[in-house]
Amino acid sequence: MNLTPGGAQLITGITELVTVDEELGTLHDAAVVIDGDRIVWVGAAGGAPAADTAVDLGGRAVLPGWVDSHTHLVFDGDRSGEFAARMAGEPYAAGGIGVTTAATRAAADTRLDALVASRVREATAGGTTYLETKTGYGLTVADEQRSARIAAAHVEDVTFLGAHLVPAGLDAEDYVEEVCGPMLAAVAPHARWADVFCEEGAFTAEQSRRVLTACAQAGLGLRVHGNQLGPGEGVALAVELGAASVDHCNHLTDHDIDALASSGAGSAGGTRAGHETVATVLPACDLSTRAPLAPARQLLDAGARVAIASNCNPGTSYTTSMNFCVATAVLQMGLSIEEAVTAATLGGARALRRDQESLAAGTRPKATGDELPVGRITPGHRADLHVLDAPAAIYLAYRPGMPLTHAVWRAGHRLL
Ligand SMILES: N=CN[C@@H](CCC(=O)O)C(=O)O
Ligand SMILES: [Zn+2]
Repeated sequence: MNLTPGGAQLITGITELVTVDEELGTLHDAAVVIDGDRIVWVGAAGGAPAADTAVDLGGRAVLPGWVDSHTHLVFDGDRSGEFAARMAGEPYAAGGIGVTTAATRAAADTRLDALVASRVREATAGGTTYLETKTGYGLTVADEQRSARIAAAHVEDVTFLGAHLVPAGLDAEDYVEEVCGPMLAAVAPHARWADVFCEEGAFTAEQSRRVLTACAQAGLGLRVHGNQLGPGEGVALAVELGAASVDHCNHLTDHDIDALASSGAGSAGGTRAGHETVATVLPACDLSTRAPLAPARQLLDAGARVAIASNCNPGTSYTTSMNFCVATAVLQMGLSIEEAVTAATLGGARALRRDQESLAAGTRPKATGDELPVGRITPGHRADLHVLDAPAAIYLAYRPGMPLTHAVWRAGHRLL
């Protein structure tokens, strides 16, 4: 094997290596070799090639870094009072978005930038190596553009969520026109994705369709907040428009589940992989809003692709902890640890079309052609590793709430 002189790292002392690669599976007493920013070798420790530097992890589990495909990190303000009221029995309502919007508009650029940076650091410290984040707390042309610009300085995938809430005092139809026109034009250069909150109290299916169609025409990939607060048309719309993901999915009919399970079928090339609409479940949000848990077990059993994400935001899910989300998926949603880890790594990568299959299928919006795939530990993938202070991944659920992230590599650099 030809390794770059000075650039290769050999990592040993791995009791369990969860590759999330169908062929490699989970290995024991394993090693990984990184060259520069990518993984170049994975296998039994005894057969590992020599490298310039060696790290012995001393008997720990290694997983792909978490791919958190749904966050709202660009915000200021506090909604702990709203949370406390909810714990006392108040239902969640979309109107709280307006409270965060007022605080976010009032924040200086430098403050907002520092807040996003600190949330990204917090996520990294919890094993997250790839993040999506959204606008949606600006809701004017200038404030949405500012949010997208700040987000783009910190994460690789930025989503335009101008259609998060109709700002108080504005007519919904006029606002949708603004989102589809000047707001989209101002934000699109900074964003890869567009999203819409398709829900009673936010945007109707017809308004959502208009927004998503305009955004697709501007070259953005599509995502939908759907079926969070009640049954609705979000899932059907997402599948119909070929969205990469529909997120929340708390209230699904059998028809919604079937639509997700067969989404992407019939794509050119005859493979669904990289064309599906992923069902992204948000376990921390479900707990924090006392919502019925999204039916992740049923979705997987039906053949749908599932992602797990944090949905970090001040209203419904104020955590960046993917460890917590994965533990909850195992403890409460009935997923095995392998299923939960896959959903929080490869599932997230597929939901952002940054996995190997989507890159090969050409379905990633605004792809540059030089992006390495993420979500698995296998040669050719970006060297994004999450080392647990535990011998096996099951400890994430077995020891819930414990600080189990021991080390993190992103693109070959050890960050922790
Ligand atoms: N549901 C819509 N948007 C966010 C919550 C926004 C808020 O309440 O601030 C979510 O994904 O849960
Ligand atoms: Zn969200």
